[in-house]
Amino acid sequence: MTNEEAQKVLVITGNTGTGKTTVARYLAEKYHFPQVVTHTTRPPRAGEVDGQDYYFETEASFPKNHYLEQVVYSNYHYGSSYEGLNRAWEKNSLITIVLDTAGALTYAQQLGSKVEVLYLSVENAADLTQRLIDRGDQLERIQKRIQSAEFIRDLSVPDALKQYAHMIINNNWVKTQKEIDRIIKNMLK
Ligand SMILES: Nc1ncnc2c1ncn2[C@@H]1O[C@H](COP(=O)(O)OP(=O)(O)OP(=O)(O)O)[C@@H](O)[C@H]1O
Ligand SMILES: Nc1nc2c(ncn2[C@@H]2O[C@H](COP(=O)(O)O)[C@@H](O)[C@H]2O)c(=O)[nH]1
Repeated sequence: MTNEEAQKVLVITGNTGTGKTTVARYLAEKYHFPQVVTHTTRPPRAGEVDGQDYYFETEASFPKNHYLEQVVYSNYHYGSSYEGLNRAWEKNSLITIVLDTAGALTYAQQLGSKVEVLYLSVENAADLTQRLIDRGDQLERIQKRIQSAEFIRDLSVPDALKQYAHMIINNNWVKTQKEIDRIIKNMLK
C-alpha cells in the first residue's frame, strides 16, 4: 500500500459521452495513474473486459461488495467498492475514478482533501447523442439514457462541487489534453 497521507483520487465526472473514460485512459497512458475499476449490473459493451473496464455483476452478486458509494444510473446499479479503491492505491498514490455527479459528490464529502474533481462537459448537449451513436451504443439504450433523470441532472455540475471542480469543455481533444496536462502539473507541484 502507498503512503496513506499521499493518497489522492482524481474524480472524473460529467454527463454520459462527455469523454470521462477517454480522459481516464489518457491519464493512465501518459501519467500511469491507475483507474479504480467499479462495479455494474449493466451488460458489457462490445470490447469491454470484466475486471478491466468494470466488474460486471448480476443483481445477486452486486450487493455482496462493500461500497463507498453506489447509485442507480439509467436503470442499472453502479458502485465503487473499498476493495477496488485500495487495489488502485496499492499501485500508485495518485489514482483516477470515473463517476456520475452523485458519486463525485459522495467522494468529495467522504474523502475531503484526498479528492480532486474534473467536471467534463461539451458546448452542445446534442453532440453527446452523436458520440454515443459513434461509440456503438445501442439506439434503444441511448434513448433510455438521454431521457433519464440522471442525464438531465448531469448536464450541470452540482452546486457543492462548483467552487473547486476543474471545469473542462471537451470539444477539442487536443485542447483538452493541454488543459489536463496543466492541471496535473499543478497537482504534482
Ligand atoms: N473531444 C472529443 N471530441 C470528439 N469525440 C470525443 C472527444 N472525447 C471523447 N470522444 C468520444 O466520445 C465517445 C464517448 O467518450 P467516453 O466513452 O470517454 O465518454 P464517457 O463520458 O466515459 O461516457 P459514459 O459516461 O457514457 O461512459 C467516445 O467514442 C470517445 O472516443
Ligand atoms: N456513482 C457512480 N457512478 C459510476 C460508477 N461507475 C460508473 N459510473 C458512472 O455511471 C454512468 C454510466 O456509465 P456507463 O459506463 O454505463 O456509460 C457514467 O456517468 C459513469 O461515470 C460508480 O461506481 N459509481
